[in-house]
Amino acid sequence: MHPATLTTGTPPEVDPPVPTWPQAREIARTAPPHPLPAVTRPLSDALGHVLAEPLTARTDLPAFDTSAMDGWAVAGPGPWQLRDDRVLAGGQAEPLAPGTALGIATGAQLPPGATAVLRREHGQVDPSGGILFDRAPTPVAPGRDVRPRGQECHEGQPLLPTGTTVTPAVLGLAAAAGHDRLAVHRRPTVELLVLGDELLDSGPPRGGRVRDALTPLLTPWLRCDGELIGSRRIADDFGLLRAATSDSPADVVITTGGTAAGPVDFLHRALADLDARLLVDSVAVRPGHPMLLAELPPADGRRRWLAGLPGNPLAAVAGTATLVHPLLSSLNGSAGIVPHRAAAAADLPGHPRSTRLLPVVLRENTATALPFDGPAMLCGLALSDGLAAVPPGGVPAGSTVEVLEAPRPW
Ligand SMILES: Nc1nc2c(c(=O)[nH]1)N[C@H]1C(S)=C(S)[C@@H](COP(=O)(O)OP(=O)(O)OC[C@H]3O[C@@H](n4cnc5c(N)ncnc54)[C@H](O)[C@@H]3O)O[C@H]1N2
Ligand code: MOO
Repeated sequence: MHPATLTTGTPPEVDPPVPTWPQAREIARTAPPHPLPAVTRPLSDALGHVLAEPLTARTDLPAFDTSAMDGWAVAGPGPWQLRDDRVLAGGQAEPLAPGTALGIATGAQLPPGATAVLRREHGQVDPSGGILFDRAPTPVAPGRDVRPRGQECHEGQPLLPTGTTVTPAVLGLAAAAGHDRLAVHRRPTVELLVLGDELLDSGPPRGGRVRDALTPLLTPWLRCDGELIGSRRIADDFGLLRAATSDSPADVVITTGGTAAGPVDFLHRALADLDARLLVDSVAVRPGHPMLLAELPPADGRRRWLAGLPGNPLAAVAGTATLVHPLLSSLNGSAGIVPHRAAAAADLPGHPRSTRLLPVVLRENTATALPFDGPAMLCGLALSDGLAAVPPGGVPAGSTVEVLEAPRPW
Protein backbone atom coordinates (compact mmCIF):
# COMPACT_ATOMS: atom_id res chain seq x y z
CA MET A 1 0.00 0.00 0.00
CA HIS A 2 1.21 3.53 -0.90
CA PRO A 3 1.96 5.45 2.31
CA ALA A 4 -0.45 8.21 1.26
CA THR A 5 -3.38 5.82 1.58
CA LEU A 6 -2.67 5.56 5.32
CA THR A 7 -3.82 9.15 5.84
CA THR A 8 -7.35 8.44 4.60
CA GLY A 9 -10.15 6.50 6.28
CA THR A 10 -10.89 6.11 10.02
CA PRO A 11 -7.97 7.19 12.23
CA PRO A 12 -6.60 4.41 14.43
CA GLU A 13 -8.08 4.37 17.95
CA VAL A 14 -5.68 5.69 20.57
CA ASP A 15 -6.05 4.56 24.18
CA PRO A 16 -6.62 7.54 26.50
CA PRO A 17 -3.59 8.25 28.70
CA VAL A 18 -3.48 6.35 31.98
CA PRO A 19 -4.27 8.79 34.82
CA THR A 20 -1.71 9.42 37.51
CA TRP A 21 -2.63 8.25 40.99
CA PRO A 22 -3.66 11.77 42.16
CA GLN A 23 -5.71 12.25 38.98
CA ALA A 24 -7.49 8.92 39.49
CA ARG A 25 -8.44 9.84 43.07
CA GLU A 26 -9.75 13.18 41.85
CA ILE A 27 -11.80 11.56 39.07
CA ALA A 28 -13.36 9.23 41.66
CA ARG A 29 -13.99 12.08 44.10
CA THR A 30 -15.68 14.28 41.51
CA ALA A 31 -17.62 11.51 39.73
CA PRO A 32 -20.81 12.15 41.75
CA PRO A 33 -22.02 15.70 40.98
CA HIS A 34 -23.32 16.10 44.53
CA PRO A 35 -23.73 14.09 47.73
CA LEU A 36 -26.75 11.86 48.24
CA PRO A 37 -29.84 13.63 49.63
CA ALA A 38 -30.24 14.56 53.30
CA VAL A 39 -32.29 12.39 55.64
CA THR A 40 -32.83 12.59 59.39
CA ARG A 41 -31.82 9.66 61.53
CA PRO A 42 -32.06 8.95 65.25
CA LEU A 43 -28.76 9.28 67.07
CA SER A 44 -28.64 5.52 67.50
CA ASP A 45 -28.59 5.14 63.72
CA ALA A 46 -26.39 8.03 62.66
CA LEU A 47 -22.87 6.79 63.40
CA GLY A 48 -20.58 7.06 60.36
CA HIS A 49 -22.97 9.33 58.46
CA VAL A 50 -21.98 12.87 57.48
CA LEU A 51 -23.82 15.97 58.70
CA ALA A 52 -25.96 17.52 55.96
CA GLU A 53 -26.38 20.74 57.93
CA PRO A 54 -24.42 22.37 60.75
CA LEU A 55 -25.06 20.98 64.23
CA THR A 56 -26.35 23.85 66.35
CA ALA A 57 -26.81 23.93 70.09
CA ARG A 58 -30.45 23.54 71.21
CA THR A 59 -29.46 24.87 74.64
CA ASP A 60 -26.78 26.74 76.48
CA LEU A 61 -24.10 24.36 77.72
CA PRO A 62 -24.07 23.99 80.62
CA ALA A 63 -27.80 24.62 80.51
CA PHE A 64 -27.69 26.12 84.05
CA ASP A 65 -25.08 27.25 86.57
CA THR A 66 -23.74 23.90 87.75
CA SER A 67 -21.70 22.77 90.73
CA ALA A 68 -18.35 21.37 89.60
CA MET A 69 -17.65 19.75 93.00
CA ASP A 70 -19.31 17.97 95.91
CA GLY A 71 -19.58 20.39 98.84
CA TRP A 72 -21.80 23.36 99.65
CA ALA A 73 -23.37 26.09 97.58
CA VAL A 74 -22.65 29.32 99.43
CA ALA A 75 -24.05 32.85 99.17
CA GLY A 76 -21.44 35.56 99.81
CA PRO A 77 -18.38 35.26 102.06
CA GLY A 78 -18.27 32.80 105.02
CA PRO A 79 -18.97 31.69 107.60
CA TRP A 80 -22.46 30.60 106.56
CA GLN A 81 -25.58 29.41 108.28
CA LEU A 82 -26.11 25.89 106.95
CA ARG A 83 -29.57 24.98 105.67
CA ASP A 84 -31.06 21.57 106.39
CA ASP A 85 -31.79 20.66 102.78
CA ARG A 86 -29.38 19.68 100.02
CA VAL A 87 -29.49 19.55 96.24
CA LEU A 88 -28.37 16.59 94.14
CA ALA A 89 -27.71 16.34 90.39
CA GLY A 90 -31.07 16.51 88.66
CA GLY A 91 -32.68 18.45 91.52
CA GLN A 92 -33.47 22.11 92.18
CA ALA A 93 -33.39 24.04 95.45
CA GLU A 94 -35.04 27.15 96.85
CA PRO A 95 -33.05 30.42 96.54
CA LEU A 96 -30.12 30.88 98.91
CA ALA A 97 -30.13 33.97 101.13
CA PRO A 98 -26.86 35.89 101.70
CA GLY A 99 -24.79 34.29 104.46
CA THR A 100 -26.36 30.85 104.05
CA ALA A 101 -25.20 27.59 102.46
CA LEU A 102 -26.62 24.19 101.54
CA GLY A 103 -25.10 20.83 100.60
CA ILE A 104 -24.68 20.34 96.86
CA ALA A 105 -23.49 17.48 94.65
CA THR A 106 -21.37 17.67 91.51
CA GLY A 107 -23.64 18.35 88.53
CA ALA A 108 -26.46 19.89 90.59
CA GLN A 109 -28.04 23.18 89.55
CA LEU A 110 -26.93 26.08 91.76
CA PRO A 111 -29.86 27.66 93.60
CA PRO A 112 -30.55 31.31 92.79
CA GLY A 113 -28.44 33.54 95.05
CA ALA A 114 -25.51 31.10 95.31
CA THR A 115 -22.18 32.79 94.52
CA ALA A 116 -19.73 29.88 94.74
CA VAL A 117 -19.20 26.27 95.75
CA LEU A 118 -17.07 25.33 98.73
CA ARG A 119 -15.57 21.87 98.22
CA ARG A 120 -16.32 19.24 100.82
CA GLU A 121 -12.62 19.03 101.80
CA HIS A 122 -12.39 22.82 102.30
CA GLY A 123 -15.34 23.22 104.69
CA GLN A 124 -15.76 22.56 108.37
CA VAL A 125 -19.16 22.38 110.02
CA ASP A 126 -19.67 23.33 113.65
CA PRO A 127 -22.12 20.59 114.61
CA SER A 128 -23.71 22.52 117.46
CA GLY A 129 -24.67 25.70 115.69
CA GLY A 130 -24.96 24.48 112.05
CA ILE A 131 -22.30 26.99 110.98
CA LEU A 132 -20.10 26.26 107.94
CA PHE A 133 -16.53 27.61 108.04
CA ASP A 134 -14.28 28.18 105.03
CA ARG A 135 -11.00 26.27 105.59
CA ALA A 136 -9.78 26.57 101.98
CA PRO A 137 -6.12 27.73 101.49
CA THR A 138 -7.56 30.92 99.96
CA PRO A 139 -11.09 32.07 100.86
CA VAL A 140 -13.73 30.97 98.40
CA ALA A 141 -14.15 33.64 95.72
CA PRO A 142 -17.32 34.26 93.67
CA GLY A 143 -17.64 31.73 90.87
CA ARG A 144 -15.26 29.19 92.46
CA ASP A 145 -16.06 25.62 91.36
CA VAL A 146 -19.09 26.74 89.41
CA ARG A 147 -19.54 25.83 85.73
CA PRO A 148 -21.47 28.88 84.58
CA ARG A 149 -24.42 28.56 82.22
CA GLY A 150 -23.29 28.92 78.58
CA GLN A 151 -19.60 28.39 79.39
CA GLU A 152 -19.19 26.00 76.44
CA CYS A 153 -21.81 27.34 74.03
CA HIS A 154 -25.04 29.28 73.74
CA GLU A 155 -28.38 28.16 72.33
CA GLY A 156 -28.44 28.51 68.53
CA GLN A 157 -24.66 28.58 68.23
CA PRO A 158 -23.15 26.36 65.49
CA LEU A 159 -21.08 23.57 67.02
CA LEU A 160 -20.00 21.52 64.00
CA PRO A 161 -20.01 22.30 60.27
CA THR A 162 -21.80 20.48 57.47
CA GLY A 163 -19.55 17.68 56.22
CA THR A 164 -18.49 16.49 59.67
CA THR A 165 -18.47 12.72 60.06
CA VAL A 166 -20.63 11.51 62.92
CA THR A 167 -18.22 9.84 65.32
CA PRO A 168 -19.06 8.57 68.81
CA ALA A 169 -17.87 11.96 70.14
CA VAL A 170 -20.24 13.78 67.78
CA LEU A 171 -23.12 11.59 69.00
CA GLY A 172 -22.25 12.51 72.58
CA LEU A 173 -22.11 16.22 71.80
CA ALA A 174 -25.37 16.09 69.84
CA ALA A 175 -27.12 14.42 72.78
CA ALA A 176 -25.64 16.89 75.28
CA ALA A 177 -26.79 19.76 73.06
CA GLY A 178 -30.36 18.43 73.03
CA HIS A 179 -30.67 16.56 69.72
CA ASP A 180 -32.63 13.32 69.23
CA ARG A 181 -32.14 13.12 65.46
CA LEU A 182 -29.50 14.37 63.06
CA ALA A 183 -29.73 15.65 59.48
CA VAL A 184 -27.22 13.54 57.60
CA HIS A 185 -26.64 12.50 53.99
CA ARG A 186 -27.98 9.15 52.98
CA ARG A 187 -25.08 6.75 52.73
CA PRO A 188 -24.51 4.95 49.44
CA THR A 189 -25.63 1.35 49.30
CA VAL A 190 -22.77 -0.92 48.31
CA GLU A 191 -22.66 -4.48 47.02
CA LEU A 192 -19.47 -6.53 46.87
CA LEU A 193 -19.15 -9.07 44.06
CA VAL A 194 -16.16 -11.37 44.54
CA LEU A 195 -15.14 -13.11 41.32
CA GLY A 196 -13.04 -16.23 40.97
CA ASP A 197 -13.83 -19.93 40.66
CA GLU A 198 -10.53 -20.66 42.41
CA LEU A 199 -11.67 -19.18 45.71
CA LEU A 200 -12.34 -21.26 48.83
CA ASP A 201 -14.42 -20.19 51.80
CA SER A 202 -12.73 -22.27 54.47
CA GLY A 203 -9.58 -24.17 55.32
CA PRO A 204 -6.12 -23.90 53.78
CA PRO A 205 -5.47 -23.58 50.05
CA ARG A 206 -5.63 -26.94 48.27
CA GLY A 207 -5.84 -28.42 44.81
CA GLY A 208 -4.61 -25.22 43.16
CA ARG A 209 -7.30 -23.14 44.86
CA VAL A 210 -6.79 -20.27 47.34
CA ARG A 211 -8.81 -18.79 50.20
CA ASP A 212 -10.98 -15.78 49.47
CA ALA A 213 -9.09 -13.12 51.43
CA LEU A 214 -11.09 -10.19 50.09
CA THR A 215 -14.55 -10.84 51.52
CA PRO A 216 -13.25 -10.73 55.11
CA LEU A 217 -10.87 -7.87 54.31
CA LEU A 218 -13.13 -5.54 52.35
CA THR A 219 -16.54 -5.96 53.96
CA PRO A 220 -15.63 -4.18 57.24
CA TRP A 221 -13.91 -1.38 55.33
CA LEU A 222 -16.87 -0.89 53.02
CA ARG A 223 -19.18 -0.66 56.04
CA CYS A 224 -17.15 2.36 57.22
CA ASP A 225 -18.08 4.37 54.12
CA GLY A 226 -21.42 2.95 53.01
CA GLU A 227 -24.36 0.65 53.68
CA LEU A 228 -23.12 -2.76 52.62
CA ILE A 229 -26.27 -4.47 51.39
CA GLY A 230 -24.64 -7.68 50.24
CA SER A 231 -21.51 -9.59 49.45
CA ARG A 232 -21.67 -12.39 46.90
CA ARG A 233 -19.32 -14.76 45.15
CA ILE A 234 -19.79 -14.79 41.39
CA ALA A 235 -18.51 -17.64 39.24
CA ASP A 236 -16.17 -16.79 36.34
CA ASP A 237 -18.98 -16.54 33.83
CA PHE A 238 -19.75 -13.60 31.57
CA GLY A 239 -23.54 -13.93 31.78
CA LEU A 240 -23.56 -14.24 35.59
CA LEU A 241 -21.28 -11.24 35.99
CA ARG A 242 -23.31 -9.15 33.57
CA ALA A 243 -26.56 -10.06 35.31
CA ALA A 244 -25.18 -9.50 38.82
CA THR A 245 -23.89 -6.07 37.81
CA SER A 246 -26.95 -4.96 35.94
CA ASP A 247 -29.41 -6.26 38.58
CA SER A 248 -27.56 -4.99 41.64
CA PRO A 249 -29.77 -2.58 43.57
CA ALA A 250 -26.69 -0.85 45.04
CA ASP A 251 -25.56 2.70 44.33
CA VAL A 252 -22.00 1.38 44.10
CA VAL A 253 -21.03 -2.11 42.96
CA ILE A 254 -17.54 -3.25 43.91
CA THR A 255 -16.04 -6.20 42.05
CA THR A 256 -12.81 -8.00 42.83
CA GLY A 257 -10.85 -9.91 40.21
CA GLY A 258 -11.49 -10.17 36.51
CA THR A 259 -10.01 -6.75 35.67
CA ALA A 260 -7.12 -8.05 33.56
CA ALA A 261 -7.13 -9.76 30.19
CA GLY A 262 -7.05 -13.40 31.26
CA PRO A 263 -9.25 -16.06 29.64
CA VAL A 264 -12.00 -15.66 32.26
CA ASP A 265 -11.59 -11.91 32.99
CA PHE A 266 -15.00 -10.73 31.84
CA LEU A 267 -15.38 -7.39 33.58
CA HIS A 268 -14.52 -5.12 30.64
CA ARG A 269 -16.80 -7.12 28.33
CA ALA A 270 -19.66 -6.99 30.83
CA LEU A 271 -19.29 -3.23 31.25
CA ALA A 272 -19.20 -2.67 27.50
CA ASP A 273 -22.27 -4.86 27.06
CA LEU A 274 -24.12 -2.83 29.71
CA ASP A 275 -23.17 0.48 28.02
CA ALA A 276 -21.31 1.54 31.14
CA ARG A 277 -19.11 4.63 30.86
CA LEU A 278 -15.49 3.96 31.84
CA LEU A 279 -14.20 6.86 33.93
CA VAL A 280 -10.89 5.24 34.89
CA ASP A 281 -9.42 2.24 33.11
CA SER A 282 -6.07 1.51 34.76
CA VAL A 283 -4.09 3.88 36.98
CA ALA A 284 -0.36 4.66 37.17
CA VAL A 285 -0.05 3.01 40.58
CA ARG A 286 1.63 -0.17 41.89
CA PRO A 287 0.13 -2.41 43.00
CA GLY A 288 -3.32 -2.23 41.54
CA HIS A 289 -2.81 -0.67 38.12
CA PRO A 290 -5.66 -2.61 36.40
CA MET A 291 -8.25 -1.01 38.75
CA LEU A 292 -11.16 0.70 37.04
CA LEU A 293 -14.13 2.93 37.70
CA ALA A 294 -17.27 3.06 35.57
CA GLU A 295 -20.64 4.73 35.68
CA LEU A 296 -23.38 2.16 35.15
CA PRO A 297 -26.63 3.06 33.39
CA PRO A 298 -29.03 4.60 35.92
CA ALA A 299 -31.65 2.43 37.63
CA ASP A 300 -34.95 3.99 38.76
CA GLY A 301 -33.46 7.42 38.04
CA ARG A 302 -30.54 6.78 40.42
CA ARG A 303 -26.96 7.14 39.25
CA ARG A 304 -24.83 4.04 39.85
CA TRP A 305 -21.12 3.32 39.77
CA LEU A 306 -18.89 0.29 39.62
CA ALA A 307 -15.37 0.07 40.99
CA GLY A 308 -13.43 -2.90 39.63
CA LEU A 309 -10.64 -3.92 41.99
CA PRO A 310 -7.86 -6.23 40.83
CA GLY A 311 -7.91 -9.72 42.32
CA ASN A 312 -4.48 -9.65 43.94
CA PRO A 313 -5.35 -8.75 47.54
CA LEU A 314 -2.94 -5.83 48.08
CA ALA A 315 -3.86 -4.53 44.63
CA ALA A 316 -7.54 -4.64 45.68
CA VAL A 317 -6.68 -2.63 48.80
CA ALA A 318 -4.85 -0.10 46.60
CA GLY A 319 -7.99 0.18 44.47
CA THR A 320 -10.14 0.68 47.55
CA ALA A 321 -7.91 3.53 48.75
CA THR A 322 -7.60 5.10 45.30
CA LEU A 323 -11.11 4.85 43.86
CA VAL A 324 -13.62 3.46 46.35
CA HIS A 325 -12.88 5.63 49.37
CA PRO A 326 -12.95 8.96 47.45
CA LEU A 327 -16.13 7.94 45.57
CA LEU A 328 -18.02 6.82 48.69
CA SER A 329 -16.80 9.82 50.71
CA SER A 330 -18.09 12.15 48.05
CA LEU A 331 -21.51 10.42 47.94
CA ASN A 332 -21.59 10.58 51.73
CA GLY A 333 -21.06 14.35 51.66
CA SER A 334 -17.78 14.13 53.54
CA ALA A 335 -15.94 17.46 53.65
CA GLY A 336 -12.88 15.88 52.04
CA ILE A 337 -10.05 13.58 52.85
CA VAL A 338 -7.50 15.32 55.04
CA PRO A 339 -4.15 13.85 54.03
CA HIS A 340 -1.97 12.53 56.80
CA ARG A 341 1.73 13.09 56.19
CA ALA A 342 4.78 11.48 57.73
CA ALA A 343 8.53 11.66 57.19
CA ALA A 344 10.19 8.65 55.54
CA ALA A 345 12.37 6.93 58.17
CA ALA A 346 14.63 5.59 55.38
CA ASP A 347 14.67 5.85 51.59
CA LEU A 348 11.32 4.64 50.21
CA PRO A 349 11.79 2.87 46.89
CA GLY A 350 9.58 4.02 44.04
CA HIS A 351 8.42 2.82 40.66
CA PRO A 352 9.98 4.74 37.74
CA ARG A 353 6.67 6.04 36.36
CA SER A 354 3.93 5.13 38.83
CA THR A 355 3.01 5.93 42.41
CA ARG A 356 3.80 3.04 44.76
CA LEU A 357 1.54 2.27 47.69
CA LEU A 358 3.72 0.72 50.39
CA PRO A 359 2.53 -0.69 53.72
CA VAL A 360 4.29 1.29 56.47
CA VAL A 361 4.38 1.48 60.24
CA LEU A 362 4.13 4.94 61.78
CA ARG A 363 6.28 5.71 64.80
CA GLU A 364 6.53 9.29 66.08
CA ASN A 365 5.28 10.48 62.71
CA THR A 366 7.93 8.68 60.70
CA ALA A 367 7.01 6.00 58.18
CA THR A 368 8.98 2.77 57.86
CA ALA A 369 8.28 0.40 54.98
CA LEU A 370 7.44 -3.20 55.79
CA PRO A 371 8.59 -6.30 53.93
CA PHE A 372 6.14 -8.48 51.98
CA ASP A 373 4.58 -5.66 50.02
CA GLY A 374 3.97 -7.68 46.82
CA PRO A 375 0.53 -7.39 45.16
CA ALA A 376 -0.53 -10.86 46.28
CA MET A 377 0.81 -10.47 49.84
CA LEU A 378 -0.91 -9.38 53.01
CA CYS A 379 1.80 -9.83 55.70
CA GLY A 380 3.06 -6.24 55.28
CA LEU A 381 -0.45 -4.78 55.24
CA ALA A 382 -1.54 -6.70 58.34
CA LEU A 383 1.34 -5.21 60.36
CA SER A 384 0.97 -1.72 58.90
CA ASP A 385 -0.63 1.49 60.08
CA GLY A 386 -1.37 2.55 56.51
CA LEU A 387 -0.13 2.82 52.95
CA ALA A 388 2.52 5.40 52.07
CA ALA A 389 1.95 6.96 48.64
CA VAL A 390 5.47 7.04 47.22
CA PRO A 391 5.66 9.24 44.12
CA PRO A 392 7.37 7.99 40.94
CA GLY A 393 11.12 7.64 41.46
CA GLY A 394 10.85 7.10 45.25
CA VAL A 395 11.69 9.49 48.08
CA PRO A 396 14.84 9.92 50.18
CA ALA A 397 14.88 9.48 53.95
CA GLY A 398 13.48 12.50 55.81
CA SER A 399 11.16 13.69 53.05
CA THR A 400 7.44 13.82 53.61
CA VAL A 401 4.99 11.32 52.12
CA GLU A 402 1.22 11.02 52.28
CA VAL A 403 0.07 8.06 54.36
CA LEU A 404 -3.39 6.64 53.81
CA GLU A 405 -4.50 5.30 57.15
CA ALA A 406 -6.78 2.30 57.12
CA PRO A 407 -10.23 2.89 58.57
CA ARG A 408 -10.71 1.09 61.90
CA PRO A 409 -14.26 -0.14 62.09
CA TRP A 410 -14.10 -1.41 65.67
N1 LIG B 1 -0.95 -10.37 30.76
C1 LIG B 1 -1.16 -9.68 31.90
N2 LIG B 1 -1.51 -10.34 32.99
C2 LIG B 1 -1.72 -9.66 34.13
C3 LIG B 1 -1.55 -8.26 34.16
C4 LIG B 1 -1.20 -7.59 32.98
O1 LIG B 1 -1.05 -6.37 32.95
N3 LIG B 1 -1.03 -8.34 31.86
N4 LIG B 1 -1.73 -7.60 35.32
C5 LIG B 1 -1.49 -8.37 36.52
C6 LIG B 1 -1.90 -7.62 37.65
S1 LIG B 1 -0.92 -6.32 38.07
C7 LIG B 1 -2.98 -7.95 38.41
S2 LIG B 1 -3.33 -7.13 39.85
C8 LIG B 1 -3.85 -9.04 38.04
C9 LIG B 1 -5.28 -8.53 38.04
O2 LIG B 1 -6.01 -9.60 37.75
P1 LIG B 1 -7.58 -9.67 37.86
O3 LIG B 1 -8.15 -8.45 38.45
O4 LIG B 1 -8.11 -10.10 36.55
O5 LIG B 1 -7.75 -10.77 38.96
P2 LIG B 1 -7.74 -12.34 38.82
O6 LIG B 1 -7.01 -12.75 37.62
O7 LIG B 1 -9.11 -12.79 39.00
O8 LIG B 1 -6.89 -12.70 40.09
C10 LIG B 1 -5.57 -12.29 40.25
C11 LIG B 1 -4.96 -13.03 41.42
O9 LIG B 1 -5.64 -12.69 42.61
C12 LIG B 1 -6.17 -13.84 43.25
N5 LIG B 1 -7.46 -13.49 43.83
C13 LIG B 1 -8.54 -13.07 43.17
N6 LIG B 1 -9.54 -12.85 44.03
C14 LIG B 1 -9.07 -13.16 45.24
C15 LIG B 1 -9.65 -13.16 46.54
N7 LIG B 1 -10.92 -12.78 46.74
N8 LIG B 1 -8.89 -13.54 47.58
C16 LIG B 1 -7.59 -13.94 47.38
N9 LIG B 1 -7.00 -13.93 46.19
C17 LIG B 1 -7.74 -13.58 45.12
C18 LIG B 1 -6.32 -14.82 42.14
O10 LIG B 1 -6.38 -16.13 42.61
C19 LIG B 1 -5.09 -14.53 41.32
O11 LIG B 1 -3.96 -15.12 41.91
O12 LIG B 1 -3.57 -9.53 36.78
C20 LIG B 1 -2.19 -9.73 36.52
N10 LIG B 1 -2.08 -10.33 35.25
O1 MOO C 1 -2.32 -4.79 40.58
MO1 MOO C 1 -1.13 -5.82 40.23
O2 MOO C 1 0.48 -5.81 40.63
O3 MOO C 1 -0.51 -4.25 40.38
O4 MOO C 1 -1.13 -6.93 41.47
